[in-house]
Amino acid sequence: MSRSSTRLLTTSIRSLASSSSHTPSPSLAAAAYRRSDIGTSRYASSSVHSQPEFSCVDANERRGQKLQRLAEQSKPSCSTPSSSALSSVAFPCVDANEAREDRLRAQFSSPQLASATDSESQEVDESGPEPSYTKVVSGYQLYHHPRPFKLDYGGELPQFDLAYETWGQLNEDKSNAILLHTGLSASSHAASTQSNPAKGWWEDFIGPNKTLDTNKFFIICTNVLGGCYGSTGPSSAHPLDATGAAYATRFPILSIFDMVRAQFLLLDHLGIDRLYASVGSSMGGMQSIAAAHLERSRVARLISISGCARSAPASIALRYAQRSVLMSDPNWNRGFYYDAGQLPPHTGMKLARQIATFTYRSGPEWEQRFGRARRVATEEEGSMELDPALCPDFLIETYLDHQGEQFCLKYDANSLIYISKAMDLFDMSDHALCDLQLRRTNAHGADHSTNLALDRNATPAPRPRKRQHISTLSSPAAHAYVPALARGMARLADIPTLVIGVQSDILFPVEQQREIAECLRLNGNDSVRYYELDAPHGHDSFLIDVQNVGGAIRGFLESE
Ligand SMILES: CC(=O)SCCNC(=O)CCNC(=O)[C@H](O)C(C)(C)COP(=O)(O)OP(=O)(O)OC[C@H]1O[C@@H](n2cnc3c(N)ncnc32)[C@H](O)[C@@H]1OP(=O)(O)O
Repeated sequence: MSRSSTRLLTTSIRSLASSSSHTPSPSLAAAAYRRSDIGTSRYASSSVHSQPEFSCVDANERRGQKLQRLAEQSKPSCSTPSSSALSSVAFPCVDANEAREDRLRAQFSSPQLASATDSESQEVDESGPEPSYTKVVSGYQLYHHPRPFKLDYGGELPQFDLAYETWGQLNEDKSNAILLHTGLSASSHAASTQSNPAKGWWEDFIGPNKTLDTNKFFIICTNVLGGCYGSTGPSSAHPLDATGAAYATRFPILSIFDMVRAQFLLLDHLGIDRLYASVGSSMGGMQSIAAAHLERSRVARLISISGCARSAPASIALRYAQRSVLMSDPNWNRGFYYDAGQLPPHTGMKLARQIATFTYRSGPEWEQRFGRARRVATEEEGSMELDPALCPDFLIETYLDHQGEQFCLKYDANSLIYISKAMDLFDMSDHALCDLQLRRTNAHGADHSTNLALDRNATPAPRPRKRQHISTLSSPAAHAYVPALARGMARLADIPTLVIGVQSDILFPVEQQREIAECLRLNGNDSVRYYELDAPHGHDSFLIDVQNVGGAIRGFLESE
């Protein structure tokens, strides 16, 4: 059966399901799914395996069918004359994408590959370039949590693994531990280790006499829950599925707080009661704040770099655009692309990464770096100046193309979807925390309610401020959110905090950094340091600017 006809069947079964009752039963949805592109699917039918609904995808499919019918009706009656004037220009970028699809199809047609364990796929990876997210997975330690883990939005993981790496030595009284939180797509591999000598994503910041000085501190970095570099995520085998199939989009919705709770279970396992510091950038900044909120007595210092206390609509929009292009790649297949013979949504991932890269860097940097320069001819193309092309042509285009190409098979698409959604949902406002607490209690009962919302008795009353507070916020809209955010962040009133923002960051703008500092100060926190960098690298400054970002962190860690 062709892909389009199976889609039609899927859609009609789904519409049958929705016409018979308001909410389609999970079993009908599952039946519909089994008839879709998966073919040899290993996904059994049971309520544990119910398929999520994707009304946005359904709508897109209906539009496709309508356009197909219109195209059929408007076909020209005579054939198109052949002439060189009518021939199309070359599209090497489209050819390259098709070649990748073919290469992957050949590689993924082997059932052994799809069912390979980590170590097996490691070997397979050596022989071919993709997918590399299995390849990066090495040299970490694993914390296994064998019991059910309840999640804020009502879901549950029957058990989970957390991949982590450490640097430096834990001192005798276990008081020198720093928990380093990652950005969206990073692994636990923040710096090279003996077991994995490859450079890590914060290589220049971790080591003897570096920002996180391993002569003094014991640094722990995890791959977040929901990730794909060793921790349990959508690409992990669903423990309740006897077929061994991956969770895919049967994975429950996560919150930033869920990720942090999992990290505290790891700290319990390591016997670390109190952190010297919780440090994070980007999504890691959110986690850093969440950690101090959930476990105030266990976090001695807090560092948030280019993070936020609540995701702004503009950031949600930028991540939504990425998820949308990703979910419209037919290979994504509603998240079920892990079976033998199926391809990951590499095209959607590439486009999503191009959008992401736009949000990670800055216009002023690109002006300096690329200007309006266009690519030069390769040797095969000859030495003449190239004509304008529709494929990547300007250097900024070839750069985005390269970034997308590098990333599209390095990271699991479903992890991107789930983790970016967790970022969107993050909100430290008191009413948002109350809502989340209520959801948790409704789903799991009072026994599993955690201290998300403020207990006024257990939260310190704001102290009178020593110095007069002068607001640094420039947008009136931001002021409107500050009271609720400040109330939500009341537990952080006693924690020495460093906030770093970058003026060229469009993803987590400085206004959001000022907001964090402002809320803490409004709560009477007199140990807030705020640095705003005038650096050109935008959001990625935390990965690049060792001198300024690293210098501020080091100064704070060693003086507070
Ligand atoms: C919300 C969150 O997830 S937070 C985290 C978000 N950020 C990321 O994930 C970004 C990840 N990026 C990295 O790790 C980068 O390597 C950084 C930021 C550490 C370093 O950046 P830079 O040193 O400026 O290098 P950058 O990645 O921009 O460019 C270098 C690469 O682009 C290539 N390149 C540069 N210019 C061009 C161009 N015009 N055309 C094509 N390729 C180009 C280089 O050849 C190089 O390729 P390589 O990586 O295959 O060797």
